[in-house]
Amino acid sequence: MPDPRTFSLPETVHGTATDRALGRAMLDAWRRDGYFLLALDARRASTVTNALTASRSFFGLPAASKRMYVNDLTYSGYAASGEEVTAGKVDHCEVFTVCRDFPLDHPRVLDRLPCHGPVPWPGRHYRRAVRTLMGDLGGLGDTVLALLALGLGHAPAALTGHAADGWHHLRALRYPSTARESGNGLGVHTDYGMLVLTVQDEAGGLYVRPPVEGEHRGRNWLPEESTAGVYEDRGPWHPVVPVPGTVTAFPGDILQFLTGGSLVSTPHQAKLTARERYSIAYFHEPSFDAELRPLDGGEPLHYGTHFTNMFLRCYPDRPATRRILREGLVPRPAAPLPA
Ligand SMILES: O=C(O)CCC(=O)C(=O)O
Ligand SMILES: [Fe+2]
Repeated sequence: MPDPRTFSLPETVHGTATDRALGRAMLDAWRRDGYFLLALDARRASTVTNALTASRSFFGLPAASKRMYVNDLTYSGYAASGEEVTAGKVDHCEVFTVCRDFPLDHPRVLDRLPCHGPVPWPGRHYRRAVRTLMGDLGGLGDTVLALLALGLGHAPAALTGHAADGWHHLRALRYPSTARESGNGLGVHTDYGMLVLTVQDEAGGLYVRPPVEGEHRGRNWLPEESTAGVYEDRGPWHPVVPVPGTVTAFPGDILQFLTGGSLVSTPHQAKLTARERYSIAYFHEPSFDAELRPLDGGEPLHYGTHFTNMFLRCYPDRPATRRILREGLVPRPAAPLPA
C-alpha cells in the first residue's frame, strides 16, 4: 500500500493552471486511495487540538450529565454508546453531534422542518472550540471543493455554490478500548454529503476502502442501495495512520451523485483499539433545501431528504426520530420557506 498523498492548500483559488493541476491530483488520490491528507498550518492545527481537548473533557462527564444534552427537534447533542446502529449492528462509540444551530423561534423550526432546532451545547467553552473548528474546516472544505471542481473541468464555484448555505455538521466521538468492549466501533458506512474531513488521535483505528476496479458501489441515497455494512468482511481495508497536523479528506455520497459516479463515496469504519480513542468528523454539505442535479445533468436529489433518511436509519430510537415519525415531519414543505 503506497503512502497516502498529502496536500497543502492555497489560501485562495483563482483557477490557474496550478490550481487545476492540484484539483486533478486530489481526484487521482481519491481514485487510488479513497482519501488524502491535508496539511494544516499551525493555527488550524491548534484549533483541532483545542476541539479534541474540549471533546475529551465533555466525554469525561458522568453518564447521567451527558444524557441531558439531547432534544427531540434535532439530532444535535449527545448519543450514548449503543444508540447508533449501522447495518443492523450496534456501534460502540459515544457521539456529540453539532448540526445547524437554530433558535426555537426561528421560522424553519416553527415550520416544523425535521432536524431543525437548537444545539444543546454543554457549555460556552465547548461551543467556542467546536464552532472555531467548524469555521476552519469549512474554509478548507470550500477550497478543496473549488479545486475539485477545476480538476473535474468545471468552474471553481460549481461545487462551492452548493455549500454556501450548507448543512455543515460535525460529530465528536469517543470509542472505548478493546479492554472494555469487544464489539465493533463504528460499522462500515459512507457519509452523506459532499466532503468529509476527519481527525483522530494517536490511537488510530480508522479504515477506508479504496475504489476497486469493477466493484459495485451503491448509491447510498437510494434505500435499495444502502452502503451501510458493505464489504465489511472482505478487503481491501486500508488503515488511515494518524499523522499529527493533518486532516483526512474523502468524498461523501453527494459528490458521488454530483459527479455521476466518476467519484465514489468512500466506505469507512472505525475499529476499537487497545486504548480509548477520540476522533472528530466534519461534514461539508449542500444546503438542506438543495435540489441537486449531477454536474452533467440527470434526475434531482433533495439533500435534506437524504440527510433525514440517513439519520432515521442510524438512530431508530432517538427522540428526534420518534418525533419525526410521530408527527410525520417532511424535509421539503409544500410552500417555499422564508430564509
Ligand atoms: O471515528 C472516526 O475516525 C470516523 C467517524 C466517522 O466516520 C463518522 O462520524 O461518520
Ligand atoms: Fe463516517
